[in-house]
Amino acid sequence: MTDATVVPGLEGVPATHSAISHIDGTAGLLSYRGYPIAELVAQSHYEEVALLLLDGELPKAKDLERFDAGLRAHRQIKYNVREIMKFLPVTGHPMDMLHCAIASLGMFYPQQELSDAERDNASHLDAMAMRIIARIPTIVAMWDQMRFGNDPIPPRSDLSHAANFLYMLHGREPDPLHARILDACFILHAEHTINASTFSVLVSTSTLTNPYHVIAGAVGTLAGPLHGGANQRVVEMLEEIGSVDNVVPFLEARLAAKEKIWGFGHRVYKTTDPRAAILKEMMEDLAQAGHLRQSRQFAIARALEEAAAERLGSKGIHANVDFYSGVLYHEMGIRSDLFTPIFAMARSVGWLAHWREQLSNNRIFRPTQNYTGASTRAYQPLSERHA
Ligand SMILES: CC(=O)SCCNC(=O)CCNC(=O)[C@H](O)C(C)(C)COP(=O)(O)OP(=O)(O)OC[C@H]1O[C@@H](n2cnc3c(N)ncnc32)[C@H](O)[C@@H]1OP(=O)(O)O
Ligand SMILES: O=C([O-])CC(=O)C(=O)O
Repeated sequence: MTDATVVPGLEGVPATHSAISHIDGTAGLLSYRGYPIAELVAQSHYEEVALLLLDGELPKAKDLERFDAGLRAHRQIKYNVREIMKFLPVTGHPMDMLHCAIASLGMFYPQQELSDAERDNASHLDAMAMRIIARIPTIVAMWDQMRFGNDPIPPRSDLSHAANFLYMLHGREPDPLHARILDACFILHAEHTINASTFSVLVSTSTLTNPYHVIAGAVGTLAGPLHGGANQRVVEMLEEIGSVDNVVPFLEARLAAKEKIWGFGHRVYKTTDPRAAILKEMMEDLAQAGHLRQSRQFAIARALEEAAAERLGSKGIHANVDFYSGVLYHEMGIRSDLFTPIFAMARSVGWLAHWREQLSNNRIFRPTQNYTGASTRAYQPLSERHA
């Protein structure tokens, strides 16, 4: 039998039909449910975008109000989850903690198998999704307090999703500008077609496992440095570069050693990722308004993007979403190992939209392989295996 062609990394292979988001990788365009990302960042807010992604349409006022009230009401997490988190090593990466804590939610908020009727019930699925989206920021902020020996700061229900996260993280009323910027970042990270972590969502959902397993698996996938984990490495790389003067020597040395530049390159975009362009513009605006503390890091990032354009642009390698997000979070005084958990917080919406879409037309994922191992052979007892 002739082998079927294997496409490494499934590049260009459609894995599903989806109506959630669309990328034009040549023109550098991204839209959610038909709405260009820039318009959503300029005119909407994360809670509304979440419902748009989950349900397919911009919500009516009463539906948005109900969803937002639900998010606010479900921010608290059970004491038992906190007890489990106490046993985790404080030196562990917050993405490992998040993976573990989300998986544990399935034990404390048991979600038995969904009946056929529940799988078809949009408001039931929205309510399940809303509870997960509401709790992830609490887990991340709680951990950031606990690992430094502090008591977690309980969530507030009078603040938006973004503002409440900053409040739980820093323990003070959030700067409205920071809350607005974080909200924009949440929108920009909310969804991105069939990326690696979302593909993991499709696969795990297709077995009809519970949504906590689905989201924990996606968190684990996002953590990798080739995916969401790149945003932390970008800032570490900028620190290693240290000055604008060192940008070109660093870049040349790195490329000569065949090492990747974090925050560059993309499977789908062959031009600048539109999200990176929006993040950069936000940084420029902040700099002009005198709001940047660490403009040095931003200056290095800009210089690196320029130098990389000369060396890598002709290969279709440009800045991706992870390139400027970390610089922005750093400006808000957020620790670098929380950058990827923040990505996960925002992306939980996209993951859950795909969870719903997969459930609505499910068939278990079960691809095939081209076998390259030994032909069938007889077992050899240990006593007969000589060196
Ligand atoms: C949210 C996100 O997930 S966005 C992506 C975040 N990840 C990163 O920033 C990590 C750095 N980037 C990368 O590793 C890749 O560009 C990926 C993983 C994003 C895409 O991977 P792929 O589509 O499989 O591209 P692949 O890794 O095969 O690269 C193709 C070519 O471009 C080069 N290339 C790709 N990205 C980079 C980079 N960041 N720096 C230098 N060279 C690069 C590769 O070395 C390869 O060159 P070659 O053809 O001469 O061997
Ligand atoms: O689409 C991808 O492969 C990765 C990405 O940018 C994302 O998940 O936001």
